[in-house]
Amino acid sequence: MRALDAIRGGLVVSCQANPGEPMDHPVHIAALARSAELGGAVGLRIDGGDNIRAARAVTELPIIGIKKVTAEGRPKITPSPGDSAEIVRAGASIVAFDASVQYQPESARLTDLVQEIRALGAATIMADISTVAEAERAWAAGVDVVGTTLWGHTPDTAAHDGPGIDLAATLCAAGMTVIVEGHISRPSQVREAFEAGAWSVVVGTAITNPVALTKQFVSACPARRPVEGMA
Ligand SMILES: CC(=O)N[C@H](C=O)[C@@H](O)[C@H](O)[C@H](O)COP(=O)(O)O
Repeated sequence: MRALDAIRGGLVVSCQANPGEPMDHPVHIAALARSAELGGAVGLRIDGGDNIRAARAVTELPIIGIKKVTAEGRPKITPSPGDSAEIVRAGASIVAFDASVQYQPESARLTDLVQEIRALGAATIMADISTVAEAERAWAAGVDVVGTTLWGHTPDTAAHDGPGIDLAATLCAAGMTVIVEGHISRPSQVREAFEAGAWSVVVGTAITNPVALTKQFVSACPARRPVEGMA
């Protein structure tokens, strides 16, 4: 079955760890992947060849593969054909890359990149976008699916919080295949995303980041140890 067909209507769990956090090891990423599968996820989103390979060894679920490359501010997602080659070799079913104007300012280069990823044998290509214009550009370049992954993360959208459900609704109405990804913290938002026309929904932090989850509960306690990133 096509990877996109396999994830239609279901939950994809992003199994990633911030660099240096205790979960940042292929063994733990594989355990998160398998846990997501046991919980009913229809797909996974995983960063880096070693992590993808480790997950592929324990599950046959489709994997949206990315390779994050450190950059100033936020990381670049799969910026080069070499990065795509690594994750295809590791067993990714879908290659996702950053199609923001921030990191892909030239439309011609974006189109070339899509063709280069396709030439590697990647059957399915996902463009991570933050705006309607970026989605239209990526769709015209020939991607199979666009994801709202970068909504709230790019300079153009930094003022926005929460999932990009209105953005997704606009893209779906324009006839694109859309994955809603990013800032989803409640099952009701997953439902809203599907009501907006989403093909599938990706949830990461709210399921697979124990540090972030602990902080949420700790923030409700009267006694707190000082922890980085918490007021
Ligand atoms: C912007 C960026 O680099 N997003 C990354 C993409 O793979 C991940 O860090 C996110 O965890 C993922 O998109 C899921 O989002 P959330 O963790 O909010 O559910």
